[in-house]
This record gives sequence, structure tokens and C-alpha cells, in this order.
Amino acid sequence: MAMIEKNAPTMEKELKLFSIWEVDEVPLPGLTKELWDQIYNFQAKPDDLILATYPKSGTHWMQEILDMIQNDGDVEKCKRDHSLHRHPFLELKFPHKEKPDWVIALEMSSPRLIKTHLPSQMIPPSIWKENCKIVYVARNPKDCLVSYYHFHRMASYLPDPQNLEEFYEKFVLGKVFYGSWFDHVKGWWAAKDTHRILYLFYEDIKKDPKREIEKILKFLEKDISEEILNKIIYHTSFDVMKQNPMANYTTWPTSIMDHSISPFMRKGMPGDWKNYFTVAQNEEFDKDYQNKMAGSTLTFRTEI
Ligand SMILES: Nc1ncnc2c1ncn2[C@@H]1O[C@H](COP(=O)(O)OS(=O)(=O)O)[C@@H](OP(=O)(O)O)[C@H]1O
Repeated sequence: MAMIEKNAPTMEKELKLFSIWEVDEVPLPGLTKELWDQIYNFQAKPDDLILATYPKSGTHWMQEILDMIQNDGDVEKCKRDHSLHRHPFLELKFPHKEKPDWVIALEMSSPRLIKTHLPSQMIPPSIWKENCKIVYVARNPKDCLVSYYHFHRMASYLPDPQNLEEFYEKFVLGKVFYGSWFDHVKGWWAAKDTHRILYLFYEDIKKDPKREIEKILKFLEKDISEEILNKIIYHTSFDVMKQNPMANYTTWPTSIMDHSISPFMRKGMPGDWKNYFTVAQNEEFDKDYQNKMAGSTLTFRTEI
């Protein structure tokens, strides 16, 4: 919190519209460009835990769950700082931070939790080599699109999405930061056959958080009491996180994130896309989905 308040003027001045640069046709935030070689050569450690997601798939939610697990359900510890400062974002350099996040990661003590939105083919090779455990969260594309659209509306450093129709076109073409949702979820799905990846679905966590958190505990080889498990479920529920200033971005200057346009913790509800897609858009999307996901064993629920 202190860091956000102290750095708010710098953030306001420097967190301008992200420029876009493409690596192998994947649009990435321009902030990543000069640092790409260092990021790609990041040295992972075997006990690093990696949280990988396509944007708007529940990154902050899973970050909070993992932080609570790593801190044995200690809520106060998990409120030690804003989520953006608690764990590094591998590929980003935020203007209000003195160092890029990968350097911050290097200086952190183990076990480290490191977040990334990178597609699997762009992950630093040391993460595979060190056999790090990776939690991947995927969310159905329709809700992901709607959530990403609203995020572009409220975050001034992202391009103005104009309207849902325009954003819809960009999303299906993969012309948004981190590229094609289809390639992202398929790439990580394939990677799980050869790496230690726990592949989870946003909708499943919403439907049965206890069952999904138990899967995570098993993956992390961690035992906790029923009481702590219930505490984690409560603390990481949408309504509680929405009120948590260490998770909801309300401490950020409104010139950077304007929650009156759309809150960061917006709805958190599978099926919200139905309030936005027209019948025609939905039919077109389903056709496109069939083509792009043909042959994949991945299945998504678009409501629960
Ligand atoms: N606890 C909890 N339960 C359910 N849903 C949650 C929770 N926390 C965050 N969210 C919702 O996740 C969406 C944001 O996703 P990300 O954290 O991946 O966003 S980001 O890409 O890192 O900016 C965004 O989804 P939408 O509400 O649909 O916009 C958040 O509201």
C-alpha cells in the first residue's frame, strides 16, 4: 500500500499507453521489449512455483489462493502488500518500480511464486529445465473476452477498445496483448503432457473451490487443516477479495484504473458473456471455436 501511495505520481506520469511489440506474432506489452533477452534467460530454481494464465482468466484469484497456501492461511501475511508487489510478474517492468520484476524475482528468497501471462512456447527454458511446478488457470473464452474488454475500458494504459464489436474482432484474431486465447490454452494443455503442470479451470474453481484447492494442495504436496482450508476458501471468494484493498486495485490512481468505469473485481461470474454477445456473435464465435479447437481434447464450460 505504502509503495502504491508513494509512487502514485510516478505511476500517473509514466504508466502511459502500453506500446505493442510482437514476438512470433504474439503481441506483448512494449515494456517487455528491451528486456526480452534477460527475461528469456531468466534463471529459475527447482522450488519456484509458476502461475501461468492468459489475461483475465483468474490470475489474481489463483495468486491469492497460492499465497494463502504458502502462508498457511495467515490472512494478515497475505495483506502484507498489494498483489502486484507480493509476487513478481516475470515479463514486466512497471514504471513505478525501480527494477524489472524478473530482477526482483532474482533477489527474492525461496520458495518464489512467479506470475506470467506468456504463452508456453515463450517460457524461459530454465523453467522447464529446473522442472518447476506450474499452475495454469484457463477460463472459457467468452467470459475471458468480456472481462478483457472491460479491463481495456477501465485501464488507461491499454488501448481504448472502442466497443465490444471491435474488441471481439481483435480478440478472435489474437490481436490483443498475449495473442490468441486459442493458442494459449492449447499450448499449455499440450505442455502438461511433458511438464509438471496442474491445469485448472476458472469455472471449476467457482463451482467447487474446495475440490480445486484440494487438487492444488496435492500438487504442491502440502497438508493443511480443514479449518485453514475453509479460511482460504472464504478469504479468496469474490466478495471478500472485492473488498480487499490488497487485491482489488482501488489504491491505484483513478487516472490509471478507473473503477467507476468498470471495477477490477467486476463480476467474477461464469456466463456473464450472455449479457454482451448477440445471438449472431455467439453463433459466429461457436463456429470459429470449432475450427480453432478442432482435434483438441480441451473442453470448456461457458456457464455453471
Ligand atoms: N475471487 C474471485 N472469484 C471469481 N472471480 C475472480 C476472483 N478474483 C478475481 N476474479 C475475476 O477474474 C478476472 C480478472 O482476471 P485476472 O486476475 O486474470 O486479470 S489480469 O489479467 O491479471 O488483469 C475478473 O473477471 P470479471 O469479473 O469477469 O471481469 C475478476 O473479477
